[in-house]
Amino acid sequence: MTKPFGGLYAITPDTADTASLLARTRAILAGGAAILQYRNKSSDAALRREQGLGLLALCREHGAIFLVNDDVELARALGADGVHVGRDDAGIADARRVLGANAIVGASCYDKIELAEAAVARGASYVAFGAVFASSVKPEAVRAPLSLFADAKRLAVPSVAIGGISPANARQVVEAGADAISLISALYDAADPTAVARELAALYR
Ligand SMILES: Cc1ncc(COP(=O)(O)OP(=O)(O)O)c(N)n1
Ligand SMILES: Cc1nc(C(=O)O)sc1CCOP(=O)(O)O
Ligand SMILES: [Mg+2]
Repeated sequence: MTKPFGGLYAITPDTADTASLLARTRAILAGGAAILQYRNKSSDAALRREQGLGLLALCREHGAIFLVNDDVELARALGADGVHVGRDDAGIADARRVLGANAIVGASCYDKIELAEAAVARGASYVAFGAVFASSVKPEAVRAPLSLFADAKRLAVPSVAIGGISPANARQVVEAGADAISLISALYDAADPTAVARELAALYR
């Protein structure tokens, strides 16, 4: 990993409204998000490429890490910093083969430290646990205990928390030991995304 990895990690909502997506992302990056993941499960390839290019440019402007969810080939085509993969996606080693040794390859580990150990052995750059709280984006997600973040301190890579995180509960996730907190709704649905991002990013300062 070239840059230190951690802090506020924003994930985009699934939307076809590119102008609004870019405006809200700009506001979140201005508030101090260190990492952005482009996650869009429903748009066609052309729109995903257009949105990805816009988001990549914003990340470069703000010095943020830019990752793509699921789609290794899009990450490669855009020149993203890396990809995030889960159990239904490309394998970690395959993603790294396509994106190169320096790419960031994040892995979903749900509620299992054993999955994280296996992901690290396969070359993951970070491991994500969730859902730490109930998530309206993924209501069916398994719940992950906050004790995982203390367990994950023995791993050689940073840990990321996901699922239902908001300004009301983020401090306990950070205090549990998560190296990054990742959020969709609490950032993208906020009336003032910059203010919310600033408050959350400050938990890591
Ligand atoms: C940081 C982070 N953690 C977990 C996920 C979930 O990945 P996955 O299980 O592959 O589910 P989808 O996001 O693809 O629906 C994530 N995207 N980011
Ligand atoms: C994409 C995703 N993955 C999860 C997991 O637990 O693996 S929870 C989730 C949604 C996160 O959105 P919000 O911050 O709005 O809850
Ligand atoms: Mg996935």
